Amino acid sequence: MSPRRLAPFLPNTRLLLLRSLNPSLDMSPAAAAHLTTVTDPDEEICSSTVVAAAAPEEIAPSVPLPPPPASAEERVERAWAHWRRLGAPRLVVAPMVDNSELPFRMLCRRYGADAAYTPMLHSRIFSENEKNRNMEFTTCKEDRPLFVQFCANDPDILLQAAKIVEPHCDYVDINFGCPQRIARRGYYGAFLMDNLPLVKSLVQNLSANLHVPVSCKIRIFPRLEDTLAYARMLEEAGASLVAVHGRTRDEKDGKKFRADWDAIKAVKDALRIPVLANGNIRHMEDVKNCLEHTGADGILSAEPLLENPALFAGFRTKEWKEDEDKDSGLDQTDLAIEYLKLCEQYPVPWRMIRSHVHKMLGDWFKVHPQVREEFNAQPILTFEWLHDMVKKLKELGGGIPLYRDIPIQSHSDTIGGGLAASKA
Ligand SMILES: Cc1cc2nc3c(=O)[nH]c(=O)nc-3n(C[C@H](O)[C@H](O)[C@H](O)COP(=O)(O)O)c2cc1C
Repeated sequence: MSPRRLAPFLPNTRLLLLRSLNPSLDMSPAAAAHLTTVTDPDEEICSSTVVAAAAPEEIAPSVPLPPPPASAEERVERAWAHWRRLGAPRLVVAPMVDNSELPFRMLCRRYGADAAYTPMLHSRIFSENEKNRNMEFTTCKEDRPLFVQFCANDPDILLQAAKIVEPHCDYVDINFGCPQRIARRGYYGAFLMDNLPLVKSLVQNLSANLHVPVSCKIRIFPRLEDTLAYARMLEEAGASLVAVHGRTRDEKDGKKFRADWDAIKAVKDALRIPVLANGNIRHMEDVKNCLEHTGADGILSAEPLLENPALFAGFRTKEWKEDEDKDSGLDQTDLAIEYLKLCEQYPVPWRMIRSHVHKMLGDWFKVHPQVREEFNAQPILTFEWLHDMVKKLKELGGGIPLYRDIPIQSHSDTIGGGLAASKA
C-alpha cells in the first residue's frame, strides 16, 4: 500500500487501515492523518509495514512553555534533573547519517545502549517537506531516551523543525561537528565554528521555545582556550548537554587522528551541565578509561558500533585467536539476523540495510569474497534473500566471533550502572 493510495481516506478510516498493517500502532486519528506507509517504489523501501509517526505539527503539545529559569543555577539544576530523569544515560549511540536509524538504534539498545541519537536531519528540508519527514524520522515508544539531531543555520527554521519532533524525543540536538564538504557548501555543522554569534542565536532561540532541552554536538578548536570559550558560550546560551568529539574540524580521519581526551576533560571541568565524550571508544575498556580520564558523564560511540552493535554489552571484536575460550557464542551473523528482523518490524530504506550488512559482516566477507560479490550484484534485495545469505556465511564459517571480556564487563557494571550487563 502506498502513501498515494492512503491519501484520500478520512482520518478514522486511515487509522483502521494503518492498524490492519501494524496492530500495535498507538495514535490518534488526527495523528494517523499524517502517517504514511513506507512502501513507496520511488524510494526503494524495504517493506510495507507502517512504522511511526511523521510527527505532525498538530500533535505537538499545546501546553505552555515552562517559565524561563530565573538564574544560571536554576538552568544547570534543570539540566541535571532532566538527565537524571532519563536514568543518567552513559552509553550512547552517536548520530550517524544513514546508520543510526530506528532498527539499528533498537539493536544497540538491546545490547546495552542507554540512549541514542537519530541521524542528522536537515532542518529546512525536514520542516518544508512531509515526505522527507516520513522517510527520515521514524521512531517508536521503546526508542527512548532519544536525541533528535538537526543541522541548521537559521534559528527560526530550526525551531520549526524541532517543534515537529519535540513530542517524540528527550533532547533536540544541534550538529556543530560535521566537517564534510557538504556541510561547508550548506553552511552548517563544524563550519559554524567561524560564526559563533549565529551558533549562539541557534541555541538561544531553541532553548527558549522548546519543551525539551537542547543539546549540542561539537568538535574542538585547535587552541584549548577557544574550545573552552565556545563550550561556555553554549552553556550560557541555554544548552542542557554538550557532546564533545575530541577532534578538530580538520582532523576528519578518525583512524589517523586520535581524539584528544585532555581537551574533553577541560571542557567537562569548565562546564556545569552534563558533558559526553566522543572518540577512541572501541570497547568497554575504552569506555572505562575515557570516563576516568575525562570525568565525562557518558560517552558516544559511532563507527565501532557499526561493526559490533553489541559493544555496550561488553562484547569485543578481534584478538580472539589469542584465546579461543573467549568465543562468546555471539557473532556478527547473529547480530545481522537480529538487525534484519528489526528492519522487518521497523522498515527503512534498503540503502541503510545494505550499509549495515556490509559493515557488520565485513570480516566475514573478507574470508568469503564470493558471497560479498553475490550481495553486491543483487539489484533488488529481499529479506528472504538476505537471511539465506547470512545463514550461508554462518555455515561457511571463518568469520571472527565476538568475545565477551568478563573482567571489563564487571567494570561496566559500575560505569554503566549495570545496564550493559543486564540488558544483554
Ligand atoms: C557513518 C557515519 C555517519 C555519521 N553521521 C553523523 C551525523 O549525522 N551527525 C554527527 O554529528 N556526526 C556524525 N558522524 C560522526 C560520529 O557521530 C562521531 O562523532 C565520529 O564518528 C567519531 O566517533 P567514533 O570514533 O566513535 O566513530 C558520523 C560518523 C559515521 C561513521
